[in-house]
Amino acid sequence: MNYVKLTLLGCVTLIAALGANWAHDLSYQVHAFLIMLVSAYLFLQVLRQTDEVASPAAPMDEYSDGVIRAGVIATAFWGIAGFLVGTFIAFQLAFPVLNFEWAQPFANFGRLRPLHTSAVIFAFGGNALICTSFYVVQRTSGVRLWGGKTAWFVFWGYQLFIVLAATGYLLGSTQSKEYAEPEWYVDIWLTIVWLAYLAVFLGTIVRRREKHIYVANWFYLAFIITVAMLHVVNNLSIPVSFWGSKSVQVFAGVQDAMTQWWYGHNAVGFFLTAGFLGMMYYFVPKQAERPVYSYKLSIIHFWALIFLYIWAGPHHLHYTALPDWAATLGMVFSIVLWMPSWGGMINGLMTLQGAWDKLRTDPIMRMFVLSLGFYGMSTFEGPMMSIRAVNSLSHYTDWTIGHVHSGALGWNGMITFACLYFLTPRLWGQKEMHSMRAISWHFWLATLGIVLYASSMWVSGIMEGLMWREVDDQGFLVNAFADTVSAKFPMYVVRGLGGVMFLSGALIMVWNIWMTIRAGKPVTTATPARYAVAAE
Ligand code: HEM
Ligand code: HEM
Ligand SMILES: [Cu+2]
Repeated sequence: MNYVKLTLLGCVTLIAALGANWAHDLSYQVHAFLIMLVSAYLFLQVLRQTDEVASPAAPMDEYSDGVIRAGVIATAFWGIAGFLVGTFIAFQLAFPVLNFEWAQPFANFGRLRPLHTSAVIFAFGGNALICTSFYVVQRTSGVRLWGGKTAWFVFWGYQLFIVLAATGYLLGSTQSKEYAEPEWYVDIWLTIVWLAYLAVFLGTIVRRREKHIYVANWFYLAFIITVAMLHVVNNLSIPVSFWGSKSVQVFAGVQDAMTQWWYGHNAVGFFLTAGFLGMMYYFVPKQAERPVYSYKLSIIHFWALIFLYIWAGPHHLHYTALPDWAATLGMVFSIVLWMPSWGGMINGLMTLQGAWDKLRTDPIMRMFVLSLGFYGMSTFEGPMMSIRAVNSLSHYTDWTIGHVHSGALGWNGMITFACLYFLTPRLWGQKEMHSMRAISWHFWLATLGIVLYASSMWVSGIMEGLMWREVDDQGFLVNAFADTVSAKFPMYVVRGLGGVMFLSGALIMVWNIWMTIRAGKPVTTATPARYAVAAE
């Protein structure tokens, strides 16, 4: 086995070295160099171990939590990075001088924006999903993760993907598809990592000791499988050269646009929604110490959500070259989607039945509830914005940005913070987080930050939408585009301040996590199998 690894790593190192030498563009060159270093390092590691006796395999009756601990730290780390860039680009929009002359072209808004979106969605959200799914699937299946070290491969492979994507944007390589900006070789690497992720998750479910597959796992599984499909289809492209990053899309024109928004919308539906609902179904009942409100509802809204989301993508392409019937189809499915979305919210909220008093005493519970509230709000707003007439006002404006962030900060951000607060003490053997008061501070700072963000963007979005369509009694447009830009200035400053508050809350969380980890130490937890053996 070691020889196979050595041959493989040796080849990769060699090809990467050639790539660094013959590269057609800067981004490819830097990446080839990076890959060369990583594979050369791994080559040496494997070489050093060839003589050693294989270290004893980890006991089968213990959960594999090391990789989850790493995931908790990675989530917090990338969260800060992503919020920081978000806050910075928010101020760039308010004060264009922040596009520093000396930092061109690397740190202009156009390159930092995809850095922000990928950092928050894929690095922060993705690490949160991977580590919570590994935690949940083990606990609800009563077995250790399948595949030995494969879970670590998924973790490190995913971090490498993030670094390649992020540095690629700064160096100017992009295939110009929103949320799918990385170029072909980065896409191929992510496909490999993602299939390994699927194997670990599915392998664990197959090996489970529980008869039932708990509903959280269905949501996680739907997320993993669908994202694999979306990623592969939307990234079908042909590299211009093996030694360069540029590639050409297989689809063209409106077909390409439709493929992109089929992907983009379902990235929201499956990455930012289905996966996060998986979190909700495990952690909310745990924190509330109550069973899920309705198992039947969870089944119905699961299948409805899966079936409906996949058709709603065309609502991103109203009033384009896309045929009207397709946009209408997307609009209708979006409106129907409101129901299963609220089914999920109701199931989460009603789980608190009989435990509502916890809202007073438990700041983590408060975070869960607030995140469900924002989930409900953005899934009401989304269907509304997908109505053609509403979209003719909202499209291209900051209203969309407000919608995005009430979902992203409110729903994804808040539920992730709550999960990190749930996991940290349990994984490092502490009774609770270092400071409960700090969690409360985080809660209020983040909430106020979101409120400032969302409300300023609603005002600015609707204002600019109305200004664009304002005509005088002769039928001439009243406002120049530049008028709307200057009118938005105060709202941009408010949004930036909202970002500062959200970021400050997250920094308090990092301090709190750090203190908790320092006071504790990594613990191993036995699976039910050990108790079963002991009982015999
Ligand atoms: C400190 C917190 C944050 C701030 C200040 C912030 C700020 C921004 C800004 C200024 C933009 C560009 C808007 C424009 O082009 O007009 C943006 C875009 C975006 N952000 Fe954030 N962001 C934050 C957190 C997040 C989080 C946590 C997520 C996701 C989990 C997120 C997801 C997005 C997405 C998807 C876009 C692109 C929206 C679109 O194209 O319609 N952001 N953000
Ligand atoms: C039933 C649920 C939802 C529906 C029907 C919906 C619908 C929409 C619509 C109509 C747009 C505007 C398209 C445009 O004018 O360009 C939009 C944009 C967006 N929504 Fe939602 N939304 C839903 C839920 C959510 C949630 C929960 C999130 C985040 C967690 C989210 C994230 C986004 C993002 C990131 C965009 C911006 C896409 C871009 O870059 O242009 N949506 N959504
Ligand atoms: Cu959509």
